[in-house]
Amino acid sequence: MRLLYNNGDGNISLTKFLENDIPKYAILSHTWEEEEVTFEELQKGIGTTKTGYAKIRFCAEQAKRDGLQYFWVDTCCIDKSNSAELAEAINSMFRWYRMSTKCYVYLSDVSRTPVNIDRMAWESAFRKSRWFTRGWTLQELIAPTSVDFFSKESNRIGSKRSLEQQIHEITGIPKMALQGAYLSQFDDKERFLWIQPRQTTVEEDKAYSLLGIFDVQMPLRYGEGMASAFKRLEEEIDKLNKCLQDLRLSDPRDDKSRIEETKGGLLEGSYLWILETSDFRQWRNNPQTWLLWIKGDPGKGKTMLLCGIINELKKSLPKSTLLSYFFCQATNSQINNATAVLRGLIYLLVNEQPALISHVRKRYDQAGKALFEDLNSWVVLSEMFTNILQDPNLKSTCLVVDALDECEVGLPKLLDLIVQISSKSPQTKWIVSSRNWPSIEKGFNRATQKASMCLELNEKSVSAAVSTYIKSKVNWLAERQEYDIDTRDAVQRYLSSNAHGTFLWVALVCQELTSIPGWEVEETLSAFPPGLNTLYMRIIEQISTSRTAKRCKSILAVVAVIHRPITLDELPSFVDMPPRSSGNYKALAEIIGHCGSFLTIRDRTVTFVHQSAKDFLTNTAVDIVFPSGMPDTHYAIFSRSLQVLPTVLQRDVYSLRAPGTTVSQVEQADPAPLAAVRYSCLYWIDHLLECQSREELIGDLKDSGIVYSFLRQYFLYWLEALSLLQSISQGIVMIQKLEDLQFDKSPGLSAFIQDARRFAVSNRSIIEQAPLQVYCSALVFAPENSIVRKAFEKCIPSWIQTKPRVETNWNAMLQVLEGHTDAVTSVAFSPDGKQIVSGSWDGTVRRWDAATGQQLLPALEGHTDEVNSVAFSPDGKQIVTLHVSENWLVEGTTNLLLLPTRYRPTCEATWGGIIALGHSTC
Ligand SMILES: Nc1ncnc2c1ncn2[C@@H]1O[C@H](COP(=O)(O)OP(=O)(O)OP(=O)(O)O)[C@@H](O)[C@H]1O
Repeated sequence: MRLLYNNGDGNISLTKFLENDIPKYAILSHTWEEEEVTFEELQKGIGTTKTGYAKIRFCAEQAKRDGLQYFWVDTCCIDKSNSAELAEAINSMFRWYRMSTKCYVYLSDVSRTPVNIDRMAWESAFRKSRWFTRGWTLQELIAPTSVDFFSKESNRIGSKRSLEQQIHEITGIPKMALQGAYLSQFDDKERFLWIQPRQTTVEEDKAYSLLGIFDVQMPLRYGEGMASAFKRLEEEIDKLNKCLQDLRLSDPRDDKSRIEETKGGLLEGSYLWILETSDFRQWRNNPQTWLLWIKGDPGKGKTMLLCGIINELKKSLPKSTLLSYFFCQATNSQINNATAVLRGLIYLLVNEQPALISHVRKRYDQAGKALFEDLNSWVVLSEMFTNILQDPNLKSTCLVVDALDECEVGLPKLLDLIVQISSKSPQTKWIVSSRNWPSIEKGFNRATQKASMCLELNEKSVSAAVSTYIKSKVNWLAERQEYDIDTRDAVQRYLSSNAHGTFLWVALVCQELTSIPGWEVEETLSAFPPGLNTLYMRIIEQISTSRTAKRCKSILAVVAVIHRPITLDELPSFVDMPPRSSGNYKALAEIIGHCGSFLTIRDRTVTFVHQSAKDFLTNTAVDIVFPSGMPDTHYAIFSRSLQVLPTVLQRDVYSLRAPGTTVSQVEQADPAPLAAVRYSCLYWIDHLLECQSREELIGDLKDSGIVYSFLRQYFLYWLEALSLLQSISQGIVMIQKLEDLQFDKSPGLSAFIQDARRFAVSNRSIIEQAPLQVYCSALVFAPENSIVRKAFEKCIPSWIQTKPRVETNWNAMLQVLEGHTDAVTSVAFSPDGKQIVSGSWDGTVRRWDAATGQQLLPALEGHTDEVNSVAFSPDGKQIVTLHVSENWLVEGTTNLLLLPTRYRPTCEATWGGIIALGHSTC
């Protein structure tokens, strides 16, 4: 941007175009009159007699009074003859107003002189001012933090703050927006309403003036008309929203509410003690202290403490400070990994300051949602995250991450990133919490200037908070269970003397007490021993002697070994439930209620009440919950899966009828036809692999066993279901895992699995898009001798009367990898055989998962012309690409290595832009 300054000889001059290091400046907001001074005039030093020059002089003088050397006026700071500069300026204008130190609104139709100094005299003119009717002045009102209004005599009328009520009444803009709240809090419809009564001289400007309000960018096309400009604006807003939707795994704000709710609600004020501690104050007040690490044993209340701290920070941090947070939960595979942490943190940051989305959009616009999910998502997300935190426009930022110990995948990487970023982004502060884990301690060891707070060392404060918690819980219990005063006092005394500063212990005992009648409570209290593990032991012992012991223990065993939280629809597949409970969510919830306080249900999904409960069951109580060993439970899940799947899987299970129906067109019913078998579809092979020590499995894997029988009858229906569940690639990986088992004594099963893998891999792309194509193109084009084809020949639709001539057997080609848009010139396997890299004349280098054929995004771009050769480095960590005319040296070798299978893999480049992935038998 160019700025104006007083050049000392009484004249006003322009600075050169400033890219960075923009000094503090004031900015003018006004309505255009006939005689405005232009950029050329100011450059030539003419135009000083024009009426518009008075406004520039006013701005210069007012800026000087406010101690500002520089200022900006839209009439003369943009070279409008340069269309690129004009477009850039319009796209940046909101930001320029936002970055200004002061904004002066010059109202040429409002008079305020010493004579009409009283409010009544000027207020009516103020309310009617033309300034409130113009389009561009909307962002000039909203974007700057400090806005002062001046009359035509240059007398100050008031500020955006002091005139807030009047401005709100005149414009209908909510006060929060006037106070600088992030605009993303206001929905699109509401923001469009703000511009509706306003006018612009050029019709398209009505849409263009909203670019900053919606934080989007687009090229300007004057002459396109207002309707087209608004249409393009809406498209840009949709793209932004889509990107946010894809980035969002779960909204950390909703996670926070859910966690507070499932943990029984945050006790008001129970966390205030921490704000007064020296560690917290040091973190808060010392700019050097970038990290506060809160650590403590299980159940000490760290998560709830962080919920409280977040609430406090929301209230007390300046509005301009960004606050983003994330809660890791080991029991939920969606939010138990490092990538999810970054997605959540970025999502909230972008929600607060949408302009930051540019760091995401750079890659997202090419790659789409897969960017956040494929093998490289960590690399991509950590780069985006680093760029966001280093953005020069990022205001001070506060990031909070709870339960690092529950980040089960990628914790070391996450710790490294946090420590690295601290040195690059000094305006970012972190609060993290975790258990007292040496590995986390070690991760943070390298970081200097951190504060750490151990809850065990703050015993007095924690115990005081636990006492308040006990009081509130006992009052709640006394009311609910109708305790008399003596009982209430006895409970209060018992909890106070045995809690030892552990919230969770109190919460669990109170939960257990809800099922004991008031008159029995006093004599039962001593049955709840102090200490979490001892209490858990007492609960499991109680379950073991209850009427429903068998069922409860199998529920606990299943929930402890499954790969993701299980739903109420899925659970009855694995545990014998009373006959009439199926589909009766209330009954199922009651049954789960018998499992003591170990489990909780939310949104029809069963999870552990706390990670420590799962740890207890799988370690201390392993012999009670898994009397025949964990493989037994895995075996039960595997074998029951194969019993229940045939009861649901069938051809066209969603009654789609039209074979071309794509997955995105499928409407989800509630409950969905596959609801009960979703888990089984996706994990039956994993559980099979986890119970290989079981003898029964030997029989199951014979040609006469259940696995072969299931595949022969249901393989295609299973593929259809996997497609409906958008998990074909996961299915292929499962089949490959099965194939890796040795089936020397089951030639039929072995051959079927090999054929099934060929069938699935060859048709992955089409089945992934349209589930019913599994019976059409996939089957019809399978080779004559394909075992799958023969087994399911009857499924080929009868309307396909003339079938194509197909090969007799599967040929050497495994799969066609489609994606390049021009000839593929070079391909190579990675040294471990897991990836394929390809270079093409389309100028891109792409990578593929060798097992499934799925493209690994994003494509590597950077070459401006065709790529002639590609190779992995011998360690597989780098890819070398060659463009012949640039004469680069290729180091290392192109590696066509053996995969650890029976085949020698080959992949062949083709002129048609596709890659043929195949094998030749050794
Ligand atoms: N401030 C609080 N207000 C209300 N309930 C609380 C509070 N602190 C703790 N609790 C209760 O104690 C239980 C354990 O607390 P929390 O989950 O915060 O512990 P934690 O230290 O994070 O445990 P872990 O390290 O094992 O995850 C919660 O489920 C809740 O019932």
